[in-house]
Amino acid sequence: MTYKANRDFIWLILRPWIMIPRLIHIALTTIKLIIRFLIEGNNDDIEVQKDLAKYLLNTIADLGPCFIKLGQALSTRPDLVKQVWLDELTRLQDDLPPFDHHQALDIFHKEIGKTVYEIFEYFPDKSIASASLGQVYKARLNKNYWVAVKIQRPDLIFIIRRDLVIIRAISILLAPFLPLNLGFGLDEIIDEFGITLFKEIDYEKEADNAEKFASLFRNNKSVTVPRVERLLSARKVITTSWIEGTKIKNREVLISNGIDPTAIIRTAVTSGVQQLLEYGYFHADPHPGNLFAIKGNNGIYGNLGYVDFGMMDNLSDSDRITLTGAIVHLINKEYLLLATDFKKLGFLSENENINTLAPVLEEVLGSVINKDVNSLNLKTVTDKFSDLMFDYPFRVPSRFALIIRAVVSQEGLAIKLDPEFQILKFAYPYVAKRLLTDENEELIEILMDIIFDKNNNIRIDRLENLLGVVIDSSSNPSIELLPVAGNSIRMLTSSKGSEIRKKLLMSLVKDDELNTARIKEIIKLITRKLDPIDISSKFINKINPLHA
Ligand SMILES: Nc1ncnc2c1ncn2[C@@H]1O[C@H](COP(=O)(O)OP(=O)(O)OP(=O)(O)O)[C@@H](O)[C@H]1O
Repeated sequence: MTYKANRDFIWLILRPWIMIPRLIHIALTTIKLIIRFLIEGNNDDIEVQKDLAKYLLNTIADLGPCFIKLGQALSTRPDLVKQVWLDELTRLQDDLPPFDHHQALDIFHKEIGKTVYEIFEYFPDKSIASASLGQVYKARLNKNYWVAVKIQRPDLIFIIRRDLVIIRAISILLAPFLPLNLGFGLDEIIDEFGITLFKEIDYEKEADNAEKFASLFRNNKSVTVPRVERLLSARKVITTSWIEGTKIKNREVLISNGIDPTAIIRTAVTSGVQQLLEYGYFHADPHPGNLFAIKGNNGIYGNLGYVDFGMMDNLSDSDRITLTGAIVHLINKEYLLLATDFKKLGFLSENENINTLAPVLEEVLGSVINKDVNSLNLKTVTDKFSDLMFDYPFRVPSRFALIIRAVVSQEGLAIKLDPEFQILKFAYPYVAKRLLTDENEELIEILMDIIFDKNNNIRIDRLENLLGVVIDSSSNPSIELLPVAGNSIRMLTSSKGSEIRKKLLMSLVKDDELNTARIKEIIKLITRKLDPIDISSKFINKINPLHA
């Protein structure tokens, strides 16, 4: 079963006995909620606010999965929602009322063909977590092997189909009165949401996603992905290995469990950037209920476990490369190139003149991008963009809806765990490292655009900036930079690096003679940034500790 807006609309219109009572229920519930918020929303009494938050949670939970999903998105935004409301909304992630246990056992039996008692050594009589679409049991398959068995809530297809039609119709009617300028219709967002939700309730797809995600991170010890038990999984049941860890819901809980919130955020952001810019395949629902801090082999927390692979999305190779370039162009204040990136990504229509838009970008973004990359804040950049969209022909292509959801969720989480944390501070060194080392031709093109000017002269300041962010982001530059340097040399000497070698040579030759001044500048830069003597002695110590 897939989502089809028009077909589902006709399906519901032909069933007024389903549509009318539901419509009335949603309308009355929403009106009651709005009235209560108008009366009590600004009341300073903490008890009143707590009651209001509980009421909000119960209302959303009562409205069902479609509304819970929308509420979950809000639950990750401490910058948009009052803390006291947020505390309750967080419960939408995995602490909703469960459905009947016996019904869950029946669904398991029907889907898997055997009862839980025939399969598991131990199966509890209560679920451990109940989320929007399913409830999860912690069961023991054998000896020490614990698994998470997720059983889908009953009648989900019917409920989601009915509510999506109603939400879509209401949004189309209300859209003209809302102060939104997204560059696309609310109906498009809801269609995108509907397509994803229908994919999410197919647990066989979720099992495929989990395995694909696991294979991408197989060599990365800081990311854990549960193993899928295929024989115990079907369309409405999915069984995976149990992840033992601490949910990264709030700072205090992490600290009281001996976990450094910043270390966890660092792993989360690095893996998020990797998913987006390297693999082009990403977890679109990284809310804290789906993320665990896990103790690594060295006993130190900093490792991250992901669960819930229902909402995943792809990013095409070309979007991935363009986004990578856009980050560098933004930071290097290359507004013409940035406008070109926006055009390529579809944020600007083909007929827009980038020459007129580049100065606009400069005016709006210039003020947030000061010399220091570390002080860049993604939220300020996105806020500035929202302003831009009102006055200029920017639009967000719907294929970016899930990326935005993922980034927004991730940023919300980062702000919550460490208010000082800046996502770009971690994302940019990753981008810089890839540019300096990757053999991908398009990335090499981007690198050349950055470090050579129109006359093919090397731009030492830009190169220094790239090297600088990589070095500053390394906890132990002398050791961590060795592989980066090795990969850079490999890239430069590879067949794909021929163009960059040519440009480098041309830039070092002036009037048929070696440009000694430039060579000196490069040598100075290398010694200034890399301290080759220190690096080589550390390298020798590393490979031969006795030498130390
Ligand atoms: N492998 C696992 N190990 C430990 N806990 C798990 C595992 N899988 C799921 N859980 C717990 O069960 C909760 C609900 O699972 P999951 O997020 O997959 O359900 P969902 O209905 O798809 O939820 P959502 O509303 O986030 O889409 C998780 O938040 C987590 O607490």
